[in-house]
Amino acid sequence: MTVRPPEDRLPPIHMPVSLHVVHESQGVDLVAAERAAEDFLRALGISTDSPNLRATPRRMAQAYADLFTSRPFDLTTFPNDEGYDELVLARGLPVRSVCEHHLLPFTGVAHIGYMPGDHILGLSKLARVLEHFACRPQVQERLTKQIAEWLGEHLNPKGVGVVIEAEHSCMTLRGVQATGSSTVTSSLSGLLRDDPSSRQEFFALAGLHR
Ligand SMILES: Nc1nc2c(ncn2[C@@H]2O[C@H](COP(=O)(O)OP(=O)(O)OP(=O)(O)O)[C@@H](O)[C@H]2O)c(=O)[nH]1
Ligand SMILES: [Zn+2]
Repeated sequence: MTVRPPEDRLPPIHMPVSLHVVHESQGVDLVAAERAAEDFLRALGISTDSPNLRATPRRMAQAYADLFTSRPFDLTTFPNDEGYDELVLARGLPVRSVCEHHLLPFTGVAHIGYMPGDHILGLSKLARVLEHFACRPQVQERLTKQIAEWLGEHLNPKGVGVVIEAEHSCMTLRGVQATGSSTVTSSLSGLLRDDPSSRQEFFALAGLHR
């Protein structure tokens, strides 16, 4: 699933604009996934003969299909008529993704902000961009960077900042079993990277003191 960005940068419009974000579904074959899940469980010595587990392969297939499917959305932007030139920040957005190494979930929060240029973005779109990139096998570093780069490309803002704090169940429930640990990643660009006071304001408003 990849976003096919619009050909051009945002047009100089004076009305709200909705650009449909295209999703290229790679096609989910639930029947094949269910069969594979049954084989997988059997290979692990788990029988699906009991009434309680009979539907488990189907549920597993559906659960992963859900985790790997994001909802299409329109990229709604508005002209920045008032010349708003301070930070816009969505704080504490829930993150739910799956690590690409073990296919185990990682969950946490994201803080996503930008300094507007000629356009402002419909606020909910910050959460939708996050969801779009989270619904695939991921590493946290790439997820963080993809969101920041997407906003930079599509909104042409004066700066972008993304911070994600997440707990990786492959690191807490198994393996090293570092219970209670979380991982923080960030991606900054433009003013939020280069101007110390903007950068500081971003981390302060996000509730992260640097
Ligand atoms: N950089 C990065 N690593 C991740 C992420 N999610 C999981 N990992 C790590 O991916 C690594 C995979 O390493 P491997 O040594 O191949 O796997 P493993 O033998 O299961 O490793 P252990 O978890 O140490 O038992 C582990 O260190 C995980 O903690 C992520 O988002 N970013
Ligand atoms: Zn992992």
